[in-house]
Amino acid sequence: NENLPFTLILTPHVYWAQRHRDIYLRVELSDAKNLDISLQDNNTLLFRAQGHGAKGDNEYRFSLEFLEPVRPEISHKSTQRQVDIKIKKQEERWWGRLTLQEKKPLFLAPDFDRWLDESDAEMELQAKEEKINRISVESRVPYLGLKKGYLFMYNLVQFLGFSWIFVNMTVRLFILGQDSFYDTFHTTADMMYFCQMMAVLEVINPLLGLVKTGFLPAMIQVAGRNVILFVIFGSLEDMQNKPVVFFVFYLWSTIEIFRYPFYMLACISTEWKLLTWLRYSLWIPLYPLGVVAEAVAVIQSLPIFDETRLFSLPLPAVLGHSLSFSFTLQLYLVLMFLGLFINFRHLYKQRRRRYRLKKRKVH
Ligand SMILES: CCCCCCCCCCCCC[C@@H](O)CC(=O)SCCNC(=O)CCNC(=O)[C@H](O)C(C)(C)COP(=O)(O)OP(=O)(O)OC[C@H]1O[C@@H](n2cnc3c(N)ncnc32)[C@H](O)[C@@H]1OP(=O)(O)O
Repeated sequence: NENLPFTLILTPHVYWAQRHRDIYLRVELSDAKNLDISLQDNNTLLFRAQGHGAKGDNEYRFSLEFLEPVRPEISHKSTQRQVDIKIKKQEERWWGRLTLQEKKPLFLAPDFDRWLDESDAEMELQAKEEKINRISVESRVPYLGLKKGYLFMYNLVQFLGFSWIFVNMTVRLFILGQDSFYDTFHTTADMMYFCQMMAVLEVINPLLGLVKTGFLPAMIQVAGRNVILFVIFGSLEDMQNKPVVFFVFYLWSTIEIFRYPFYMLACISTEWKLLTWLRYSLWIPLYPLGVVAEAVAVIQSLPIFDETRLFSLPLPAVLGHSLSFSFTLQLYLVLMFLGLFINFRHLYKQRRRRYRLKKRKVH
C-alpha cells in the first residue's frame, strides 16, 4: 500500500543485456499480472507487477535510472516464467554500464543468455544490416534472383552427375570387388566428361562476379582435372583400364557430393552444419590423395606417350626427330605440386575464414 510508510518493497531479480540500439531486461517474475511499466524523465524505468518471485506471490517493484536517455516506447512480454522488456536507446551507442549510479543495484545482474561484448554486438549488427541490404537489393533487382537460380541449377546438375558416378562406382566395388577397378573409365567416363566440361563454368563464374571464388584456385582445379581426364585418360586407351582411374574418379566424386549440395543450400541461404563441416574438412585428406593419384596417372602415361609419340612436338632434324609429350608432362608434374600448394593454402584459408566467422556469430 503506497500510503503505509513501512510497507516492505520487494524487488524481483532483474537481468540485463544491451546492443547498440536496445536494452533487454529479464524480470524473474512468473505469472506476472497487473503490470505497470512506465518511463519517467526519459531515463528512469518504473516497474510494478504482481507475480511469483523470490519471495513468493507478492507485489514486486523496482526502478532503474539509466545511464543515458531512452525512447518512450517500451515493449514488454509477460510469460509464465518471466517478464521480458525491451527498451530503445535514444542515441545508438554502447553504454559502459546500465545505470547512472556507478554502484550496481543488488537486484541487477547480467543476462548471460543474451550477453555480448561491444565488438561481438558490432559484428551482429553488421551481419543484420548485411542481411537486410541483401534482401532489399534482391527484391529490387530481378537479376539477383536469376543469378541464384542459375547457380542453384548448376550445382544441382553437378551434384546429380557426381552422385551418379559415386554410387555407380560404389555399387560395382561391392559387387565386383577389385575387378571393378579395371573398367571404371568405360562405365563412368561419359558422365565425368559431362561434369568436367560443365565445371569450366566454375572458372567463368568468378570472372563474371557471380561467386566469390578466386579465379586462380578455380582455374588450377578445373584445368588440373581436365588435363588428367581428357589428355591422360581420354587420349590414351592404354590408360583407360588401369586401376588408377578408379582412385582418381572416386576421390574427385567423394568431395563433390558434399561440395555441390553445400553450394545449393548457400543459394537458398540455408546451412546444415554437418554438410558445412564435411565441405570444409574432407579436402584435408582427399586433396593430397587426389594429387598423388593424379601424379601416378601422369607417371604411368609417360612411357605410353614415348612409345606412341602422341602429341609429340616435331623438331628440326639437327635437334632430333621430335620432342615427346612426356617432357611436357614431367614439367606438368612439378606444376601439379605447385597447384597443390596454392589450392591447399586457399582451402585452408577458406576453412579458417568460415569457422572464425561462425565462432564470432555463435557468442
Ligand atoms: C593456371 C594454369 C594451371 C594449370 C594447372 C596446373 C596444376 C594443376 C594441379 C591441380 C591439382 C588438382 C588436384 C585435384 O584435382 C584433386 C582433387 O580434387 S581430389 C578431391 C578433393 N578436392 C577438393 O576438395 C577440391 C574441391 N574443389 C574446391 O573446393 C574448389 O574447386 C576450389 C576452387 C579449390 C575452392 O573453392 P572456393 O574458392 O569456391 O571456396 P568456397 O567453397 O569457400 O566458396 C567461396 C564462396 O563462393 C561461393 N560459391 C563458390 N562456388 C559456388 C557455386 N557453384 N554456387 C554457389 N556459391 C558458390 C561459396 O558459397 C562461398 O561463399 P561464402 O563465402 O559466402 O560462403
